[in-house]
Parts: sequence; C-alpha cells; structure tokens
Amino acid sequence: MSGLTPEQQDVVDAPMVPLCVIACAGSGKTKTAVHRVVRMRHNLGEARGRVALLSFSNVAVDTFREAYDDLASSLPSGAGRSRVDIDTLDGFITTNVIRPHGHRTMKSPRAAFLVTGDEAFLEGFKFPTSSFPQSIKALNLAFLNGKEVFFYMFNDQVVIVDSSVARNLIAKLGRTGAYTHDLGRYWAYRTLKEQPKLLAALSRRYPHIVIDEAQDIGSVHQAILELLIGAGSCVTLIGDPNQGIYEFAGADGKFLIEYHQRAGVLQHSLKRNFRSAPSIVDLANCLCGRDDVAERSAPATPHGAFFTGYKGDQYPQLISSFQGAMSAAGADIKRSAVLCRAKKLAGTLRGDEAPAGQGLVRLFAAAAVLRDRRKDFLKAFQRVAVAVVALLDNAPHGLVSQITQPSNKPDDRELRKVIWAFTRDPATGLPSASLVADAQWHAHLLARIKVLLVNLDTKFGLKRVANLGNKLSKKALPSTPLTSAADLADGGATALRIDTVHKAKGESLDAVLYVTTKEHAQALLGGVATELGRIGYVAATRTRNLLWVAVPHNSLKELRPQLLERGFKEVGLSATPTPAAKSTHDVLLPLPLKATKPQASA
Ligand SMILES: Nc1ncnc2c1ncn2[C@@H]1O[C@H](COP(=O)(O)OP(=O)(O)OP(=O)(O)O)[C@@H](O)[C@H]1O
Repeated sequence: MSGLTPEQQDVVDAPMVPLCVIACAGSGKTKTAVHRVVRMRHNLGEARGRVALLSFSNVAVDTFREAYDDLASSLPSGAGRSRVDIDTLDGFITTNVIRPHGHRTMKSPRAAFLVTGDEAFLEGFKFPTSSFPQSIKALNLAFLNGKEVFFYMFNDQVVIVDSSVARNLIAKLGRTGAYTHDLGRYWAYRTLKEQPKLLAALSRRYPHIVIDEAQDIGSVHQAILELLIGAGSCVTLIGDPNQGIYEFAGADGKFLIEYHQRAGVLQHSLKRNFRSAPSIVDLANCLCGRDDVAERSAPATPHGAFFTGYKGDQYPQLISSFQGAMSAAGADIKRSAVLCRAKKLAGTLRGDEAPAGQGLVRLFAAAAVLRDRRKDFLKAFQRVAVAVVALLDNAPHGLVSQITQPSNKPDDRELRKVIWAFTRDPATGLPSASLVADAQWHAHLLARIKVLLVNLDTKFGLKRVANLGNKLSKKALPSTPLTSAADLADGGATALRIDTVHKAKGESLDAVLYVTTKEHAQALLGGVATELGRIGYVAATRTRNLLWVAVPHNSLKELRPQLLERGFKEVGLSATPTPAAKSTHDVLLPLPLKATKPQASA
C-alpha cells in the first residue's frame, strides 16, 4: 500500500495476532489503524467474523469511518467489506451488550436506557455522604487490583463510597432500566461475566478488535476487554502513553504500556511525527524523553515555541498579541486555538456568562445561549428535551433517552423531530437569546411551550403538568438579552476558539496558545510523569507550527530559566491589540520582546 512509512507499513503487514503499537504524537495512528483494518479484513477473506475499530470520541470515529470508506473500495468485492464496525468503545458496548442484553442482568422489565443525568426521577436515587446526599450521576466505579471500588469526586478529590450502599443504589436504578455513562460500563461488564454464552458469541462475532487512543482505556473498559481476550478475541492496542489524560476516569495507560509483555503480543512503534515543525518535535522530545523524528522540514514562516507572562487583567491583550503572532505565522484562525487545563478558565476567557433564570427556565435559557452563541445545537437539544419532559405529567422514566438517543421506533423518531424543530427555530420555537430575557424572551417561551405541549398531547398523548406557570417563572432572568448582539452577530466565524485541552485531543492545529497557572506550567516543564504534565504535553503537541505558553506574570521570574532551558523563546505582550505582525522568513519573534533578561539556569 502506498503512502505509508516503513514503520507504519510494518504494523499493517503484521501477522493476524494481537499488537501493541506505541506511537508518538502526530505519527499517523489514524492512517495506520485504518490501513491495518483494511488489511485484516482482506486477510479474513470470506470468513464471517467482524473487525471492530474502536476509539474514544465521536470525532475520531467520524474520521475513521471516512478514511475506511475511502480505502475499503480497494478490497475485492465480496471480501466482507461491510463486516467492519467503527465506533467508540462505549458505543460498541452499548450496541452489542447493554441495549440488547443488559436488562436481564439489571433485572429490568424493559430495555436498558441511558440517562443524561438531569431527569427529574433521578432525584430519588441519591447516596449519603458526610455532607449532603449526592445524586447517582456522581457515582463512579473503578477496578483496583481486580476489586470493584465505588467513588465520587469532591473538590477534585476521590471520595470512596461504601460498596454495599453503592451496589444497592445501582441495582435499584438498574431495575428501572436506567444507567448513567459510568454505570453502563459496569452493567456491560456484569452482563458479560454473568452470561457466558453471550460473551462467547460476542467474541466469535468479533475475532479482531483494534483500539486507538488505547492510553485512555479505563479500568472498567479493561475488565470488559480482558473478558473478550479470555474468550478468544484478538485485541490490538494503538496509543501514546504520554497522552494519557483521563487518569481521573481510571485510565492510567498501564494496560497499553504493559500489553506487549503478554504472550503472543507483538510490539511495534511509530516514531515519525508528521504534524509538527522540527522545533516543536524537539520540544516534545525534551518534555517526554523520547527521540521521535520530525517528518516535516522547518516552514518558511515564523514558527516555534514561545512563552510570555500575563496578569489577571490582561487576557484580551494576551489573546490579541497571540493573534498578531498567528498572522505573522500564516496560521488559519479556524485551525488554531487557545487551550486551557480547566473548563472554568476556558469559560472565563470566552466570556461565558453564568446561566440565567431558575429551574426549568434556566435549562431553556442555557439551551438558547448554547444554540445562538456557541452554535452547539446538540447540547441545546438535550437541555430542551430534559426541560420539556419535566413539564409532562407522569412522563415515563426513559422518555428523555427515547428523545435524545437514536431509535428505530417511528413514534420516538417523530417525537425527536418535534423537539428538534422546537430547539432549532428561534422564530416559532425556543426564542432567540438576543431578546430581552425577563420581558420578551420569557413571554415568547411561555406562549410557544404551551403550543408545543398541546401538540405533544394531540400527537403522542403526552399530558402536561397543571402548574405550568410555577414551573416556568421568570425569577432570576435579567432585563437584558441572554447574550449580547455582538456575540451573536459574530457567530463564532472570526473568533479564535477557546477550549480545554481535553476537547482538542487528537487534533492538528496551526497555532496553539496554552494559558497556564503556575502549577500547570511547572507540570508541563516537569514532563509526562504526572497527568497535569501530560495535559501540557497534549496541548504542546497539537500545534503544527506555533506554540505560545502563557504563564502568570508573578511566576515568570521563577519559571523563565526552565522555559529557556527547554528551548522556549520569550515574547512580550503588545500594549494594544496588534495588527498582523510583519511576516519575514528569518524572524522568529513575532512581537517586540519586553523584560527579557534571561536568568541563569537554576
Ligand atoms: N504516511 C504518511 N504520509 C503523509 N502524512 C501522513 C502519513 N501518516 C500520517 N500522516 C499525517 O500526519 C498527521 C497526523 O496524523 P494523526 O492525526 O493520525 O496523528 P496521531 O498519531 O493520531 O496524533 P496524536 O496522537 O498526536 O493525535 C495527519 O495530518 C496525517 O494525514
């Protein structure tokens, strides 16, 4: 197959046995995995077994599907081209285990359904803690040395929950057929463990499973995979342990790192980085102690790794200075981003307001802002679904899930369509976030909800609650629009994306500004031994050409020597928003340098 490097080709051509592929950032894991799957399907010929290619995000799955559709046309017709399933690991478990078989283990009279966490009936499913009862949606599970451990997170700390309390609560929810994301994995594990015939059948159906981003496999996922491996499935893991950033969810990368030690598993590595300029690859090597090789040569435009200090009130200056540097580097605004460790900081930088209103009105208001400001129609739809169901009298427990999850039932699909139409249309459905909230927006909302509820009654026999006015009070709505007209007019087209590092995982970006606290910057410089360090590593390795790391001004003196030692160059902030800096081939510093007396290394 053409276009692959020898190390990628070796993975593709490897015998049909389990592989452990440790790959660096930007090494073309996607391309390699898709070519490998096509080759596997080719080798399987007319055999009936399916190949599963699994990853962790819907974006990754879409990319894989597109690439597979392109490549699979090279398979001879009839060679089982369609017997490849590409999905997220959770999607795979849901389709093959939880939905069709989970209810038997859950002791539910109906098929299992996923809850969003906001459903009113979950109020009755709480567990006690030393302070106040917590909702079951906060309950997580991990396997530690083969034992189930139940916990929840409080102020970034893990708090253990008594196992029998947790099991009873999970069983009680299970009997309704409901499960949260985390508990879905638990039920899938238990279903496979308790129904050995099902496990054997699933393993026969999927004799080969390839998992990308395998550093993100958590302990419950691992337990499920171990069952499949034990039943005969041949599992290949591809990933980069230095990008393991889901430790809080029980993924510590150990499964991937140690997988090659198992009998029969062949080890491979991918060490050529196609994404980043050589100076960025050098920095990445310095951070993680690898010796990966840049496949690209240095671009003719300004590029490399820079740092700058910022004060708490200088975010606008910081971002406009970075945009000046981006212009000089020829970075595309749509393929560049400001990244932060924490959601809260990303929200502050984006200028996200606290959601307005109370109760269900708050949900509708948040949905309007998500749709109109963030253009996030899906999240808006999910909030509208939860709020509308809460306005129904005696709504069946799984109704939110019936609306929000894809379904083959015509009634569910019709209902989904009605809620989508309401969410999407500011003229007849959820009013525009640009209307004055307490006066216009709320009045429109009330009138249109009434029409919607009549419609739901007529078409689907769903009755509304009696006290609509109480449930939709205008308390805590401001006498201003929910979001400013300027934000809406921009529509995000010219705005630089501001996001968390977790959201940018797997992406290639032209330019990245990583905004850090002192702790985040220290962790980045400290390397990949800690999760915070790996988060910094993921941020740094997203960029193709330009990386800026912004550190708090008051830690600059302390951090400067280490930043310089790692190869970062210092830049200052421009006093006012900058016009695009001049692009010259040999200028690496896109902005005038201020206060840059390098200190001797500590
Ligand atoms: N053999 C190849 N020839 C040319 N380009 C390649 C080759 N393999 C991969 N690439 C390119 O390398 C870039 C990075 O690939 P990809 O996004 O799959 O990296 P990755 O290994 O998933 O990285 P990360 O783990 O950092 O997200 C993509 O633009 C891809 O098209």
